[in-house]
Amino acid sequence: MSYAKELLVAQLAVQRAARLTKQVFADSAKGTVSKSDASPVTIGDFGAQALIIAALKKNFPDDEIVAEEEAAKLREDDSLAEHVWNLVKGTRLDDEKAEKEVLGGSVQSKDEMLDLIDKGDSKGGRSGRIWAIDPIDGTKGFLRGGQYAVCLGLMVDGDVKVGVLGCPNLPVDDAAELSADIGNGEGRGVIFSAVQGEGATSRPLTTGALEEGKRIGMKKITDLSAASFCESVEAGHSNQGDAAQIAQKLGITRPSVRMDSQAKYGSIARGAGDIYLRLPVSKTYQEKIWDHAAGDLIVREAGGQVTDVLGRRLDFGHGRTLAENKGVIAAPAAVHDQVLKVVQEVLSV
Ligand SMILES: Nc1ncnc2c1ncn2[C@@H]1O[C@H](COP(=O)(O)O)[C@@H](O)[C@H]1OP(=O)(O)O
Ligand SMILES: [Mg+2]
Repeated sequence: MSYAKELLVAQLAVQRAARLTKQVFADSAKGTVSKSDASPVTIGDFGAQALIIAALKKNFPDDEIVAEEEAAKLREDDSLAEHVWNLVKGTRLDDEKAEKEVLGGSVQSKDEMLDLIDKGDSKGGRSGRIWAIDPIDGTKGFLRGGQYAVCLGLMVDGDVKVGVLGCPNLPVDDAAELSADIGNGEGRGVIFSAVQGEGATSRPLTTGALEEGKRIGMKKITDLSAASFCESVEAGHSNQGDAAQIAQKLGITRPSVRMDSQAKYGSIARGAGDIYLRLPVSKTYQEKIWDHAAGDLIVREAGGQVTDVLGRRLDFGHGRTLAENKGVIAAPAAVHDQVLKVVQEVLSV
C-alpha cells in the first residue's frame, strides 16, 4: 500500500496551516483566546485546524478525524469567529496549483469554517482510517515565543502510517546543535515527515512538498554517558526531577535541553539530541494521540524506538487518548532497552 497521496496532502496541509500560525506568532499578543487555563488556546489553533481539516475532507471525505479543538467558543463569540475567519480566508500556499489542485482551494464561508473545525470529533479507535491533528502543539511554548509544532498523523487500524510535523521555529539545518532557542528567526522552519517502512525526511517548511526531502536518522550512540536528553519546558508535563536522576544513573553530564511540543521528536529523529523522556507527573493524566502520533512514527522511521515507561508500544487504537500507556521513552533503537531499564529502576515500575 502506497501512501504517496496522503503524504503529499499532509505535507501541504501542514505547510499551509503553519503559515497561518506564523502570522499569529508574529503578533505580540499571539492571538490569545484563553490565557489562565492549564490548556491555553489561540486563534491560531482554530485557524490551523480548520485549514488542515478542509484539505483532508477535500481529498479523503470518508476518513475520520481526531483533532484537539472544537468550535463551541467561536460559535458563542462572533467577533472571535470573525478574527479566525479573516486568518483562514487570507492564508494560501504560494503555489497556486498545489493550493487549488491538491488542497482544494479556500474555505468558502465562516460557517463552513466552523463546521470544518467540528469535524475533528471522532472517538478514534482500532479500525479504519483516522487522522490525528494537533494544530498548535506546545501552545505554552508558542505563547512564550518558543518552539511549537503543527502535527498531523494518519492511523490505519490503529497503526500510524504517515506522520508530518511542521516546526516553524526549529533550524532548517539538520546538523544544528540541539537548542530550543529561536534566535532572530533566520534559517528557521522545518517539516519532518515519515511513511511507515519508508524512512523519515526533513525539508524546509517554506518549500514543503515541492522539494525532495533529505533522509534523517538518529545519532548512533554506543556510550550513553555522551547522550543528550530533551524534555518538556513545563514541569507539570514531565517529571524533571526523575529525569535528572535517570540522567545521573546513565552517566549523562550534559544538562537536558527543554523544549516545548513534538519538536522534541523531530529533533532527536535528525540526531540533534538523543533521548526524549516524558515521565508522568500526575497519576490521572492521559496523553492524547495527537500529541504523539506523528512524532512516534518519525522517530521509529529514523532508527529509534518509542515505548511508554513500562516498555509497551504506544497504543493509538485505544481512542482519543493513550489510555493504555504511561509516559514516553524515545531513544535510538540500539540503546532503548538500556534507557528503559534505568527509567524503571528510578520510577520503581
Ligand atoms: N499533566 C500533563 N502531563 C503531560 N502532558 C500534558 C499535561 N497537561 C497538558 N499536557 C500536554 O502536553 C502537551 C505539550 O507538551 P510539551 O510539554 O511536550 O510541550 C500539550 O499538548 C498539553 O496538552 P494541552 O494542549 O491540553 O495543554
Ligand atoms: Mg499538544
